[in-house]
Amino acid sequence: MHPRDRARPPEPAPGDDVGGYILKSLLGQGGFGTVYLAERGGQRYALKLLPLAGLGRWGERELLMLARVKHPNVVRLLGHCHWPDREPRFLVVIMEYVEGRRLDVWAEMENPSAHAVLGRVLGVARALEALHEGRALHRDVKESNVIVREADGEAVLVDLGVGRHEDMSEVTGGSLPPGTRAYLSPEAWRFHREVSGARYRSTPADDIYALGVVLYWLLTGTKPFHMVEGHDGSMVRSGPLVSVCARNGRVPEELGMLCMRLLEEDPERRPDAGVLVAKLEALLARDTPDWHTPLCDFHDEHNVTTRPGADADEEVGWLNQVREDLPPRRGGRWPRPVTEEPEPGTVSPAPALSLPPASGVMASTSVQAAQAVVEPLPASTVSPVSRLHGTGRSPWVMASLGLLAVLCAAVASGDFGGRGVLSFAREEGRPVPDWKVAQPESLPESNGAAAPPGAVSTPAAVALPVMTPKEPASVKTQNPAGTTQPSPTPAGGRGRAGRVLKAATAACALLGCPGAQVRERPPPEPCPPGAVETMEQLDIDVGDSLDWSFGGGGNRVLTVREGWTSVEIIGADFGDIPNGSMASGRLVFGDRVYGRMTQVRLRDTSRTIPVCMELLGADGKPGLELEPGSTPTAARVFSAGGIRAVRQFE
Ligand SMILES: Nc1ncnc2c1ncn2[C@@H]1O[C@H](COP(=O)(O)OP(=O)(O)OP(=O)(O)O)[C@@H](O)[C@H]1O
Repeated sequence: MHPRDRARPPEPAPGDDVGGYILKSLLGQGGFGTVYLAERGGQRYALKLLPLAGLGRWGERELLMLARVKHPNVVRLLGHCHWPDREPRFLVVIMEYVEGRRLDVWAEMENPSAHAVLGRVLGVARALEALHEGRALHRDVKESNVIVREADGEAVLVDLGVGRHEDMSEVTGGSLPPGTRAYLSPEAWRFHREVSGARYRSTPADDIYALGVVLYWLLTGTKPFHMVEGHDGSMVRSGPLVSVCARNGRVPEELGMLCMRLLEEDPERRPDAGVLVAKLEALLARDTPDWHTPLCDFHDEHNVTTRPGADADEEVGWLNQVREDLPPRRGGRWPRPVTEEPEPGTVSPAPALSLPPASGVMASTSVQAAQAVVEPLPASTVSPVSRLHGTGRSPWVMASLGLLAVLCAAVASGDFGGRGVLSFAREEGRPVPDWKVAQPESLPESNGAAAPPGAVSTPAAVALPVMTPKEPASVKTQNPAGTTQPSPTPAGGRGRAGRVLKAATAACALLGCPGAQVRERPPPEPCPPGAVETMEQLDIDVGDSLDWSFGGGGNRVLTVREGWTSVEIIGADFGDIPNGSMASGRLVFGDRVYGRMTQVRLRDTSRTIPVCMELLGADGKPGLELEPGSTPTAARVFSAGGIRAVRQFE
């Protein structure tokens, strides 16, 4: 069984102690594992937790791959361990934390120029050059596996989980290599169609082709092809390859042509990574204005164009018509200052699609059209800086969040959390400045597996925002087997945790936190049957994300109610789901407003398919942040954010 298809054990939560590292927040979730930001001794790390059940040799391969390569454009491995100590359920891969944004998020937010794109792609090409020189392949090059480091803008390649070194035996069955369909080379697809009973052997040209797909998307906002089912049931390309410059006239011709070379049908005609690096370096010297112009138009109030309409189908048709001729658009949709004054009492329903709920899914839910009162964000609460950076808030909200963050940090790092029971991080100092792959070496060993017998980690998983002074606090403790259970001691009672909690609650009251914030996070729910498989067929992996909008344009805070709603998928195609398709599902109130989208109506065919996608707030976390003025029955939320494919609603 492929690790992506395994049932997952319960995962630890932020605040938990995983081998001496205190989990701080979720960084990403993929088909293989979950990546957390963690802290230890004041340093930050990225911990990837891979469930051991069914992992087979995949985990070992990821460690071996990471251990072999030392390069500033490849994430560094620092160590590994099994966790919990007793009855381990996870392989924990400890990596340097690359602070930054995924390449797709970076491109969507920055609306980069050709020159800026070149710089990022050069980093990935250098990483591939190092891997290929070391006789290794990445095999899953895609935007979400590249992080643009905030500190220096360098692109860093992550996730070597399905990589392969020449010396390693193949662990996948089937005639398709692992990786993501939209990035697979034509020769891999050909092999899949024409050869049965044999395994495809990837080559460096496959990685180069995948980088070509990434570059094509960076330059044009679309993928070169979609794979669709052909007459004979095999997967074929959706149409001919349109040249980069025909798709986007702003791309300098030399760069467009280079991109087309990476996508050559014949692998022999693609440059190898070394040649590619040299070509990209040469192009960096180009300094004419066309290299420094943003590649796409910026979003503005007039090009996110949902209008309320009584007839849903009419609206979808109208949207499609409007969108057909639009050039690709990028740049944050929410940083622009609002200029219009709100019309007092303006009432406008949220996008008026009233699709029925997926049959058999969440049947117990009361289905109620989410009404939305559209209110432009008061100018004072809008910063011209993107909200995704977390800065588009009023000083009051920032102050309250800041104070809460400090208090959370105080709780999470208190004496009762984070005992360093294991010490296995192999500190390696700064990245080696050359781009060579290190000699193969043995797996980095846990050098401190000397946990005191019976050591118990005592995480401080205190969910501050969901507490009221009267509520029993949900402090979790962990037994030696690592399972979490409610503490018999209310957190609001004795000790430092209780004092900090009370202080936080008081601060919350003082700062006027919205009432709805005292609600709990809703319980997990399964995906609709067949949703994950359907998404995979549409080239959407668990963890992939894009943008959504309630529509209406400009900066908006909407007042929404619990129940059924629809949002528009915007910015680009989501796998094979066309840009502008409508996702529908339920809004569930909790400490945030959780959007659990269970179906999508495809823009091009109007077919409705099951999906499992959660709405992310402007901070990239699940659920929409509550804006001031929210009440338990009517939440005020921002009108756009991210939408992410999930395996279940956590
Ligand atoms: N070292 C790191 N520093 C910061 N963020 C990271 C790091 N490693 C991974 N991430 C984030 O976590 C996400 C998931 O990581 P990764 O791709 O390794 O998991 P995965 O389970 O193998 O995913 P997939 O199924 O997509 O291959 C990445 O897209 C990235 O955003």
